[in-house]
Order: sequence, then structure tokens, then C-alpha cells
Amino acid sequence: DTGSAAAIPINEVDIAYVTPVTIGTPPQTLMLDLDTGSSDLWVFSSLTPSNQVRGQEIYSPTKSSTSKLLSGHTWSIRYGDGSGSRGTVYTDNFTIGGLEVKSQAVQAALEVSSSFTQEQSLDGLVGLGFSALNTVRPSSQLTFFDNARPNLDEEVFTADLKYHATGSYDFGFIDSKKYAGNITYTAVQQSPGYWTHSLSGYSVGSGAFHASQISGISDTGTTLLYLPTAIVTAYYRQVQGAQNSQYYGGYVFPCSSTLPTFTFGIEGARFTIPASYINYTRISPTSTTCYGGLQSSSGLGINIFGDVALKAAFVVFSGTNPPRIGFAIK
Ligand SMILES: Cc1c(C=O)c(-c2nnc3c4c(C[n+]5cc6c(C)n(C)c(C)c6c(Cl)n5)n(C)c(C)c4cnn23)c(C)n1C
Repeated sequence: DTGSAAAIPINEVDIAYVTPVTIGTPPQTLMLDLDTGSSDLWVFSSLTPSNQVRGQEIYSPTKSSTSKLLSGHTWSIRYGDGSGSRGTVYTDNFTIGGLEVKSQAVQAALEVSSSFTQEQSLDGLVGLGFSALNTVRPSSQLTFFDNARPNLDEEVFTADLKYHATGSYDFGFIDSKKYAGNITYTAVQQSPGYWTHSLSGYSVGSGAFHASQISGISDTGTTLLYLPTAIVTAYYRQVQGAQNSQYYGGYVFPCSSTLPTFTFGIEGARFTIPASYINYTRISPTSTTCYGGLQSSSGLGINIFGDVALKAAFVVFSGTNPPRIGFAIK
């Protein structure tokens, strides 16, 4: 089997991407954020208190003839930005881009934090991390990818996220029309459950490439790129008027500044992030101060290769044994 679905930016600065999925019988369509940085599949539901729902589509298990309560099971998750949700668990038929998993664990929210309520175009998440991270108790549940794997033509899914445009997620095949040249693979450490791998180094603009192993996670659910402070200061040293603002919680600069590109290495391959991806957004609609798409990872305990980096490449998440991750120019 294979599947292919759109990755649609939810706003004009690609703050997150959503993908249409169907749940249950008859199919209920929700727009979910496919997130390689977590492993829970949760949705706004008919059980979510109405004062916490503001425009989101909801999953109603009682309206699905194929839903089953996974009795006695609960879940609770906290994300890196402090947002979170919790609830109960059903199994039901779940489809992404024509690829169906029967009796997928669908985590129905009983409570969501305010940042989810405020984001009306995001109806939940599909975790595509390793199932070890799943928070359902007393027995943890498998991700959509882990459930689909035995039926996939190839044990892979790919992410083709785009800058200010709709990209795609493919399951079970690698579409050679979506990239150029070769795919460069590198090893993945799947413990504790993230797609953890190393960059082979970096360069700023036309500067020299600094070879160094930089470990981090490729996370489609994180908006920006978080790297060690030494690298980030070296980058913003090239930007007139840049400063690390306590007030805004990161590097800001005059929107008129000329930004250098940022290049990262995967083994011997090189991927360049255009300056426009790093000139991320105005701090407010009328401001002339802009917030950077490259920020420091100090305090996070981990480097995060989020969408700002991933949208500069075609990325193959390979569930082979051992797992690996591949990057190609597009
Ligand atoms: C350690 C870490 C992160 C780890 O991942 C992280 C982060 N970065 N984007 C996201 C997340 C997103 C993407 N996302 C980011 C958004 C921001 C910054 N704002 C203002 C809105 C309205 C957002 C939406 Cl709707 N969506 N989503 C949906 C979730 C659940 C995230 C959780 N964390 N997260 C941050 C900001 N930090 C410090």
C-alpha cells in the first residue's frame, strides 16, 4: 500500500502544516498536524468541552459505526512550547491520503490547553515519532506509521514541506519526481523515541564549512530551527542590528536587514536554507523588527531541526531496521 497527502501551511508564515485525514464510518474529515517529534494521535472531539473548542473540526466517536472505546485507557501530553492536552482513547478506521489503518488508536481530547483552542485551523496531531513515546496508559499505542508499516510497499514516509506553499507527505514510497540528485542517508538513534541524528556541520552565507557532529531531532511539528548558541551567534554576527532579545525571547533584527543563507551538512551532502526562511516574521503586523527562524537551543537540552530546516530538503524517514533518515535537494 501507499498514501499521499497535502501538507498545507496554516498561516502566511508556515507556523504549522496540516493534512486532511478521515476517521470512522462514515468518514469524518479533520485537518491534523503530522508531527515527527511526538507519537500520540489526538483530536478535538465531541468530548472536548465546548468552551475549549473554537472553530476546530471534531471527531464524534458515537457517529462512527466502527469506533470502539479502549476502556480504562487515558493519555496526557505536554509539548516543548508548553502546550498540552489529555483525554481518553478509541480505536477506529483512520486514513491519510488513501492509506487506511483499521482500528488505529485515536486519542480523543477531554481537555486542551489555550494555545490549541486559539488555533482554529488545527484539529489535532498525528505523531510520527517512535511508538515508545506514546503516552497512552496502561498500555501504550502504536503510531499510524507503525500500524501501516506491514502493508506498505516500502517501510518509509517522506516529508516535502514547502516555504509559503503546500507540500506533501507520502507513505510507502519515495517519489523520485520530488527531489533532484541522490538521497543522502544518515543513522538514526531511535531512543528515547525521536528521529535523532547528527548534522555533519554548518556554514554561514559564503563562509567556510565548519565540520562538527551536531546531534538533534528532525521534527516536522516544530516551526523553527534550534541550534547551539555558538552557531547561532556566529550567524547573527553577520546581521546588522541583530540582537538576542530577552523581551522577545530570541534573536530579532531590523526587517530590512540582509540575512545570510545557512547551510547544514548531512554526511557529505550540503543543504542551504535561503535567507528568506530565516527572516521568519515581523514581531507584530506593523513592526519593523523581525524574529529569526534560527534560534538558540540552549535551555532546551536538545537541538531541533524544525520546519525552517526541513522545508529546505526532501526528507525520507525510513522505518527500516536500523532506522535511518535521508535528505535530498529539491
Ligand atoms: C522546545 C520548543 C518546541 C518544541 O517543539 C517549540 C515548538 N515550536 N513549534 C511548536 C509547536 C507547534 C507548531 N506551532 C507553533 C506555534 C507558535 C509558536 N504559535 C504562536 C502558534 C500559534 C503556533 C502553532 Cl498553531 N503551531 N505545534 C502545533 C505544537 C503542538 C508545538 C509544540 N512545540 N513547538 C518551541 C517554541 N520550543 C521552545
